Amino acid sequence: MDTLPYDPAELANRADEIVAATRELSALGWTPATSSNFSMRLDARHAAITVSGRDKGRLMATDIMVVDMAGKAVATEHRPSAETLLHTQLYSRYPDVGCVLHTHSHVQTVASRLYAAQGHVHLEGYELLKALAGNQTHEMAVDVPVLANTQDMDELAGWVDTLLDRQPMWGYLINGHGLYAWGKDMAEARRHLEAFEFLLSCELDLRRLQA
Ligand SMILES: CSCCC(=O)C(=O)COP(=O)(O)O
Ligand SMILES: [Zn+2]
Repeated sequence: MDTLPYDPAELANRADEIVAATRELSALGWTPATSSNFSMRLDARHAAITVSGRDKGRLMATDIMVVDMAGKAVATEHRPSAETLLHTQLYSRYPDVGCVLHTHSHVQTVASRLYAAQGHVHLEGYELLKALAGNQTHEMAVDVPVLANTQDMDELAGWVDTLLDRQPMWGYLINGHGLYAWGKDMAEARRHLEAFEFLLSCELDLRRLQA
């Protein structure tokens, strides 16, 4: 049998991490109806990612597969997440990115619709902005981009690349769809995802209270 082009022990470890995190995020109601996808870097050329269409609340290690940085399945017949390119573009572009998380929470989806016309959600003055890697103070602002939704992943990845060229980013929203967040490892990506969820929820509450 041919040897695998990635380390299977690394895959087993990353798959366990993805499964544990996915189940927790699913329990929060952030992955309805099989939505959402999750990945971790294995090495410079490979990432572990969720198989397309799996129930994220019942995810098992066998629901994690390997793709190369072009998003193609490696040594498996499984079909990778429909949004694989949005993960691999971050691994290709940033060698220090080790984890990409995508969820469809109610808050993320409502915020994406409400702020789509504006093109971003402006977050300013929150202590929790310090949860975003590199930020030392609440006295700053982050504009979370809201991209149009499309089933054309090449097009969507192109828009993301354009934004990444322009500004520091820890995540982005897709209109009527959900949130992408990333980090150097699972802990950092989770921290970013949870910070955005909390801050978006605050912004939605403020909109309601000020109406
Ligand atoms: C039913 S969810 C629609 C697809 C999607 O947005 C998603 O996050 C899950 O797609 P995948 O192919 O990764 O299961
Ligand atoms: Zn999605």
